[in-house]
Amino acid sequence: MIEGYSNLTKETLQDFLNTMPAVLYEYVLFDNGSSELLYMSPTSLDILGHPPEYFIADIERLWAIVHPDDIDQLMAEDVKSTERNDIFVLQVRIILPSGQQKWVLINSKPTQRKKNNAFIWCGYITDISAQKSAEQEAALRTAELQESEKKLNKLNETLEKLAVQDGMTGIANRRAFDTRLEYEWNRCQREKQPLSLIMIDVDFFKQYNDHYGHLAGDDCLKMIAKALSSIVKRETDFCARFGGEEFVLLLPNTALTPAMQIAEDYREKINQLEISHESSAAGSSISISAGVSSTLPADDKSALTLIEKADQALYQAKMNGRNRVEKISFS
Ligand SMILES: Nc1nc2c(ncn2[C@@H]2O[C@H](COP(=O)(O)OP(=O)(O)OP(=O)(O)O)[C@@H](O)[C@H]2O)c(=O)[nH]1
Repeated sequence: MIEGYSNLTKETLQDFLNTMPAVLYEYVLFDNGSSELLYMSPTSLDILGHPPEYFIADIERLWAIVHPDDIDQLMAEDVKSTERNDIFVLQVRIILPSGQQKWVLINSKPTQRKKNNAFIWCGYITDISAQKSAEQEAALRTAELQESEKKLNKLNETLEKLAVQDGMTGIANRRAFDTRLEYEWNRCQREKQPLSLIMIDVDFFKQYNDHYGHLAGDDCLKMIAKALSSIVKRETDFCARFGGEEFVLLLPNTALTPAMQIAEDYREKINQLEISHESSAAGSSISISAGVSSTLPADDKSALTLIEKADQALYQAKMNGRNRVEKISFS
């Protein structure tokens, strides 16, 4: 029976040391820097690949089996815990006689016992390879997940953009315009500000397609969209393709007179592009007609009326000879 431990016999203790999944050891580190392994349990053969006598004969052999990439960290931790005279814990890789690598956890602590005036340390080493490969597997899965999440976010971004962008011209589409119109209508109503809308239509565009071909027609619409969106002045002004050869411009905080001036600027700008249109009855190059409507948004009016009125003004511009701007204000 071992003194102080009821029912613990030497045999029981020996069985523990022979069978437990850990290498138990004690060692002493002398003031002159030399060290000595005093004991190591027989399980070292299974876990470290060498019998205890191999390491007891020369403690340096213990450091020699540590993976070269982990040795510096082991030495640094050893110095730290010796200086603090406190627990040493570290995970390192060791190299087995077969050349295989294994992750182990080293854990040791100073005891109150001494040899030649130096404290004896005791500790244990356990095999943590299974835990490590599970951790590495989990880290790999996490990295893969993060990568797919990144790709998904990018795809969503593209989809979101496509949902509000006109595929051919690259400017905002009708859907984005409808959303913006509702937003600005409500905002201008709250702030008691006028809201104006310019409806733009390319003149004799059917003839352009018939004369130059549908692909040239597409290119022409792209040039017009680029020109219109490039002269949008205020951040809150919003230019979109309304559909077909029609474009729309929303001008919050803008009354009818300045909106008319802006529409004139747009008409001028398109004239200046000088896109040849030989079969146009409105001139020798591409022109636009524009209808402007403006109102002070209120509960008893609707944003749709703003579109309808701009459309009516546009019709007037067409009737009055095209390449011109007409207006309708409604209260
Ligand atoms: N190339 C091309 N043509 C388009 C596109 N969308 C609409 N169009 C054409 O635009 C033409 C519009 O014709 P109309 O509505 O008769 O008007 P218009 O010929 O411009 O005559 P006015 O508006 O009266 O000056 C049609 O021939 C449509 O096919 C497009 O994305 N690309």
